[in-house]
Amino acid sequence: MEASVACKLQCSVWIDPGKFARNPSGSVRFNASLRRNEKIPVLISAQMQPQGIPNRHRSVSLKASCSFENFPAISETESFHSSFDEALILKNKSQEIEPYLNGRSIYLVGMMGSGKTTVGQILSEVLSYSFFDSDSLVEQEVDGTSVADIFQLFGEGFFRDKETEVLRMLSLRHHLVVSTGGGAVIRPINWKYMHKGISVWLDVPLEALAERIAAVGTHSRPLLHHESDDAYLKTLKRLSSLWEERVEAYANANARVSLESTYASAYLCLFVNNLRFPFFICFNLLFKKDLPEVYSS
Ligand SMILES: Nc1ncnc2c1ncn2[C@@H]1O[C@H](COP(=O)(O)OP(=O)(O)O)[C@@H](O)[C@H]1O
Ligand SMILES: O=C(O)C1=C[C@@H](OP(=O)(O)O)[C@@H](O)[C@H](O)C1
Repeated sequence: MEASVACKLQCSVWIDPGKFARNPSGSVRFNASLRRNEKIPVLISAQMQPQGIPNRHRSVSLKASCSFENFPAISETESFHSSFDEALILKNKSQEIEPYLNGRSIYLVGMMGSGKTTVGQILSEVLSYSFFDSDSLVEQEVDGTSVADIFQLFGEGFFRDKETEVLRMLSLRHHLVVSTGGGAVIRPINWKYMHKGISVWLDVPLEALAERIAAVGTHSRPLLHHESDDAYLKTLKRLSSLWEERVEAYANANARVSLESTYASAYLCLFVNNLRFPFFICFNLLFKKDLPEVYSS
């Protein structure tokens, strides 16, 4: 099933319509009457459809709009499709933050399926940190018993005690990237351990999570597991109630990263580059939460 979440970002720039008329690679057409004008403000928006599988072609539609003397000034814009290496975006971002870490560990928190393990592995490689998955450590502690079996044989309370113990042990070390279990945030004692490092909340829309989890199956995630059909809707419903219970706890994290917005920003940057806007605009746009009004010189 297609995820119904889309990400939309906007920026505004001043551009010279005359230059675009002469630029064969530009994909924005202006109404002829405008070409004599020096510069006009244009609003560019990027709408990105998320996909279930990382590192595949993502579809982005980009639109430029503006009006001049109450008439639409743009007659045509073009949708833009491109492949984009999501892992590369993440790597670049990791390199940016490295100097500020001073060896402190990173704890990734977020709902099941938010990408803590996937992102954590990439992050640890770039930072040359060791990677640990707290679920795997709990499994090791219980003689290789899977999380699903631990829940079934010993109950959730037992699992949570082991999880807390694992986080305590990890908090004694530095230079780690830790992918925590989605429910680790609910015990205040776990925050005491995670606050020894930097905690980052991977915040992904629930619909995208449900799509990812339904794609791989719910067997390994006991809190979501069900035997019936319609895995997507059942998973979404359960995730929504867990979200209600946990959202405040996730907000204890030092930083919140919305990956969908990050990718959409990167696309916007690509598009703006394609149109040969000055590079600094793209630079300013990337990784800013609230997009500012930016003007080219
Ligand atoms: N950015 C992403 N876009 C799409 N799918 C992703 C992304 N990150 C992870 N996934 C997929 O989602 C599923 C869960 O990812 P995982 O890293 O195990 O999440 P978590 O550790 O938070 O439970 C995996 O199948 C993974 O391939
Ligand atoms: O959200 C939760 O309570 C849980 C998340 C799981 O980890 P992931 O977030 O890695 O799936 C795992 O710890 C256990 O199934 C419970």
